[in-house]
Formats: sequence, structure tokens, C-alpha cells
Amino acid sequence: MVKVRRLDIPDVLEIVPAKFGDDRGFFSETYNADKFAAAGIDLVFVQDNHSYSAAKGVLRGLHYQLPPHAQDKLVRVVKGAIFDVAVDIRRSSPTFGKWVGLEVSAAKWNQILVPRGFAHGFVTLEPDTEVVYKVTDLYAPECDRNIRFDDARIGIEWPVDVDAVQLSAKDAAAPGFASVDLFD
Ligand SMILES: Cc1cn([C@H]2C[C@H](O)[C@@H](COP(=O)(O)OP(=O)(O)O[C@H]3O[C@H](C)C(=O)[C@H](O)[C@H]3O)O2)c(=O)[nH]c1=O
Repeated sequence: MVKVRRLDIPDVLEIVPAKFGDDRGFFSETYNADKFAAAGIDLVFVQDNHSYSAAKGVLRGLHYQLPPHAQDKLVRVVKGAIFDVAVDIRRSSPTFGKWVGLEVSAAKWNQILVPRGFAHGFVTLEPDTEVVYKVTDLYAPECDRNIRFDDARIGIEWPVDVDAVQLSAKDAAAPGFASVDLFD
């Protein structure tokens, strides 16, 4: 049984797979193509990613890949917790420029589906956080783009002190929303 909930931007989904506990621990099918398709998530994933962030307040994003290598992302947290954000960057969308956020954590055992056409980012809420995610297209650096996490036009309400986040050099130098390549 896979529970699926549409977030305020309905293309972005929260997924909670079943978790079977016993006196040894637990077992969970964290992805099952048939069960996810039956729940409306009919995607073919071609790459798995795993990132570890040592500190609370590590912020990765906002990132996306342009077509022809746009990626849908199925994100979950195997240790710790993140505040995950998806930003609609499809010009033709009624929610263009809008963002939605969700706490994703090992404790909640939830996942977020961030479709292609969205910029993605997260900030860690705990130290030693490990994020694993499946993507529907391979890494293509030439199509990789980023947007400033604190762009005022998007107005993401990060639940951390944004003056104290830890960024990669690439993300610290990211352009503003007004000057990036978008989706049609
Ligand atoms: C994304 C990616 C990166 N890399 C290499 C490139 C760099 O040498 C190194 C770190 O890459 P980056 O700093 O882009 O990693 P993150 O800041 O965690 O970026 C990711 O985090 C945000 C939240 C995302 O949604 C994307 O999946 C991705 O952009 O891994 C690869 O070899 N393959 C890949 O698919």
C-alpha cells in the first residue's frame, strides 16, 4: 500500500510507502513500479543518487536540468531530515513561479516526487543527513542549471536562518530567477 498526497502545487506529490516493523527492525518497499504506477507515478528511473550532509543548515539548490535531459526526482531521507522545496518554472503553468515545501525525514518515512519542470532544493534540519533519490534522466552537466535559493521573486520561506546556511560555491554564485533558462 502506497499513500499518495498532492501538495499545494498538485503536480508535486508526497508518497508514504508501507513499512513493516517486527522485533528485528523493519522492511519497506521504498519503490515498486507497479504500486507506484497504480498510485499515478508511472515513471522510468535511470539513476540513483545519494548525498550526505554533515551539518544542519546545508542547503543544496535550487537545481534542475533543462530538456532534453530534464529529470523527475523521487526523493527520500534515509537518515536525518530535510525541508524539501519544489519551484514551478514552467512558463505555461498556472502556478509558474510558485513554490511548495515539505519536511522529508527518516522518521516520517515519506518521499517527495518533484516533476521535471521544477527547480529542486533542500536544506538539512539535522546533522548527518543522508538523502537518496531516483531520477528519470542521466546527469547532463551541460543541461544543469541553478537559481538562487533566496530569490525574492520566488520567496521561499526556509525554516532555518538563511544567513547561516552552508552552500556550495556554485550555489552561492547562482543567478536570480529573472535571468535563468526556464521551461515552456
Ligand atoms: C547532480 C550530480 C552531480 N554529480 C557530481 C558533480 C559534482 O562533482 C558533485 C557534486 O555535485 P553538486 O554540487 O551539483 O551536488 P548537489 O549540490 O547535491 O546537487 C544536487 O542537489 C540538488 C538538490 C538536486 O536536485 C540535484 O539532484 C543535484 O543538483 O557530484 C554527478 O556526478 N552526478 C550527478 O547527477
